[in-house]
Amino acid sequence: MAAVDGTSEVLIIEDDALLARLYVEQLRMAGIAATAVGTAAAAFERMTHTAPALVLLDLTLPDANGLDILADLRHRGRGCDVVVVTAHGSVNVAVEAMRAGAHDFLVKPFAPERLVVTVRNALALGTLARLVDRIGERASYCGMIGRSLVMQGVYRIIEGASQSRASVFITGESGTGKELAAEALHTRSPRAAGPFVALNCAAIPRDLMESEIFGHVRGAFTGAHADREGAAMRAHGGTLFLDEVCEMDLALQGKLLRFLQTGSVQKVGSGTTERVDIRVVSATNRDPLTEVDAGRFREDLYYRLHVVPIHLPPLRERGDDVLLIARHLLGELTTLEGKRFKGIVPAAEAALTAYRWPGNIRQLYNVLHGAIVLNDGEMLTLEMLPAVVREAESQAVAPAAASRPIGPAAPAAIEPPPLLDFEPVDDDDDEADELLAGSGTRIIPLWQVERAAIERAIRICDGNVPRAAALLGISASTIYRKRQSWAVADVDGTTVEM
Ligand SMILES: Nc1ncnc2c1ncn2[C@@H]1O[C@H](COP(=O)(O)OP(=O)(O)OP(=O)(O)O)[C@@H](O)[C@H]1O
Repeated sequence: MAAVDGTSEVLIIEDDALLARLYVEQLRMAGIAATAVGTAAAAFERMTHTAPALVLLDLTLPDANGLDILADLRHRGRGCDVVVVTAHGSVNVAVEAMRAGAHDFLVKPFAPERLVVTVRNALALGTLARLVDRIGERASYCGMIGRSLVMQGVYRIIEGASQSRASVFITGESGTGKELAAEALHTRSPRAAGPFVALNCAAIPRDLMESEIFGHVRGAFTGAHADREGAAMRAHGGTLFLDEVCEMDLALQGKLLRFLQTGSVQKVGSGTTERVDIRVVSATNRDPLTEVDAGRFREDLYYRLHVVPIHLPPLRERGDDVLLIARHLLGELTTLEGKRFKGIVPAAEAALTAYRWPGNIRQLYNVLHGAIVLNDGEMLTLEMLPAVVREAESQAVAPAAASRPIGPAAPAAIEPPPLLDFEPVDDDDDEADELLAGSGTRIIPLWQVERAAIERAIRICDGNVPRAAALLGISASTIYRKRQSWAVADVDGTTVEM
């Protein structure tokens, strides 16, 4: 047999010539290459030369039964996905086709948008599945735990991008592992022996930022007692990771852009430039294009940094990865704390799976850390988890009972102090407590409640912002950023953007 070339084409097998033409047109208008044949024989003939990326298969053809063709496609292992098309009223056949390996089905008549969305989804999933096939399924990669399909895609992109010098832009909610991904890009790259320098653009005061990145010469500003190298210089031969890059001051964004264009660093207060060889990886937990649209992030810089995009999905979209990560962290934290935990009981696993983890893996780490510190035993039980996580389990298992008090079955004696709830520690807390509890019918703006919660956590942690952030399940940089906007609001009396 002649070699079969793979294409990105959709092959439509439809005996109604008018419909076939219509599908081809609708897909082409959406930018998807498609071609149509009217019989199974013609389809197989075509497939001896070219393997389509996807087959759109009408289940009622003149020369063969659609289900037989499906079996034949799978039997011959042509590696393409199949979306079946059935007549109205024969959904059971579609279900049978899905069982036989079809990827999806469409019931006639369907709107053009439905056709395009179904085909696009099937193509995207097929691409991911092929990537997974190529790299083999991994349960972890460079310290990132996760076996889900979405994470296999992330590993694949990191693996590919690590070999190049192209700028990588990582997006994802706080705590999804953006820094870990940046480190993976570095350790898998030919620059691995060089330095990895991380700079959190939100955690450094704006007026010090330029010197942090580019360095300064002695006397450049008050307090500049000696020459100092900036992060760009320290990352020479390695990788510079700019975390929370969207927080960077607009004026400094211009300087960063010039640096990226020229590869030359100019220290604050210096008249000379020095060349450096670095690879830049940036990250943000904001939507960068919204920041561009709002005029807070330079479009030219965005395109300069956004050569290879990587999106880290939130933990709640990674399926069973939450348990893989939880079991891994349980082992790590058990050793760290000198405890005896060996596993997690099914009810606790159900809660960990059902909870939405707004603070993602960082929050999961903190929840488990708290549970391990505060409890003893060999198994982590539901009662050891904070109320907010237990509640998710009860809602998932028995939605009708969701409003009943949480955890009544847990004997009071073994109820641990919930990790996320603290007792007030001093009188300064009165105001915060009142705000957090609400008083009477007064409705308190959400930002004030949030501010009270954050300030209270910082007080309880004796001013230790990173610790307060960890316990709140957010990043320290988020706290610094919010504090900055409160300070502005305090001065000019405005309200705060959430
Ligand atoms: N897939 C993973 N497996 C195991 N641990 C992970 C994974 N992803 C992240 N972590 C851990 O979760 C914590 C948060 O990760 P990281 O700091 O990389 O997140 P981030 O997205 O950069 O957060 P932020 O936006 O707040 O800066 C770290 O302790 C990291 O080691």
